[in-house]
Amino acid sequence: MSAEIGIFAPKIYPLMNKTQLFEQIKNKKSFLCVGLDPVMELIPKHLLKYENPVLEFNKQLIDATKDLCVAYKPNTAFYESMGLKGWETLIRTWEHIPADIFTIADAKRGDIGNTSAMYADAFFNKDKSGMGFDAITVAPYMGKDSVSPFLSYTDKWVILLALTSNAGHSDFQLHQTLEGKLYEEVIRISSQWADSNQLMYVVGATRGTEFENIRRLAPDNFLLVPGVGAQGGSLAEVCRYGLNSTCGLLVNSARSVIYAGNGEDFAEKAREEALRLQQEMAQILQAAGLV
Ligand SMILES: O=C(O)c1cc(=O)[nH]c(=O)n1[C@@H]1O[C@H](COP(=O)(O)O)[C@@H](O)[C@H]1O
Repeated sequence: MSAEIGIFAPKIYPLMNKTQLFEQIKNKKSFLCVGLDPVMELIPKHLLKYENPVLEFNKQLIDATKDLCVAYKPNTAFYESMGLKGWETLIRTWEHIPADIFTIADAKRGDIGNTSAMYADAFFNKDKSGMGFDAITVAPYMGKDSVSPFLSYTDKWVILLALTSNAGHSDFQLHQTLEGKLYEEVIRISSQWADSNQLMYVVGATRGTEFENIRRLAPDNFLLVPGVGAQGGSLAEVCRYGLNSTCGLLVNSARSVIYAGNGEDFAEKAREEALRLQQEMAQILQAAGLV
């Protein structure tokens, strides 16, 4: 750890491979990923007395939900928008997440090789940057050499955008190529770069009907599924085709959990919403014979 980041407590991080992730899912009967996307204007007013209100918000959310979820996903935009303080908040938030919980830097990076290598260091190399996330979201558009530097961290995960939850997904991702839709090509080609022990795909919960097709192309990969909650995706629909023998799903919800309340009891309200999701997940896992 460098002198500049020496103020942050050292953290011993175990590897989080596929087996360990599935163990966590079975132990907690949950495949919930809580999205930590804080906006200063939306956090409860009583937190404004703290030196770093956003960090306090995140810490209380983590403390209130950590037994109910298996992953946290801070979207880096929410931190980068706060400048220097935001970057520090991201590092301190990552530090506060218990070591046995999977951490995803939702940064959606990807560039020419030597630049991607710097992005990989920024989110994976805690001795250099202060952050040692387990996974990062990556855009596939620039191809293999833009993704390889992330994969060269062989104990970390790349989560490649495949079929996103937003309306604009149809602008490019559904385009017909000679081999099929563009997102199908992304999965088919990228699955030659790494296997399901290092590669996950983002598939929006709002794309429920496509999960059968996606599982044909990526039977063994974990899928990061955002869009349950504020974006209206259905957990039941996602699970109908999305579940595989190691669960294979990390379902993310941010706003519906972190803003479930906005008073002094915001963390309890967040816990109630996380618990509701976890209980639904437990039933789904039981029905599938996975727990
Ligand atoms: O990569 C992502 O996580 C992502 C991909 C996608 O297709 N759709 C999507 O909403 N996301 C992210 O997932 C989170 C969704 O947040 P909520 O809609 O508040 O639950 C945000 O951080 C989004 O940036």
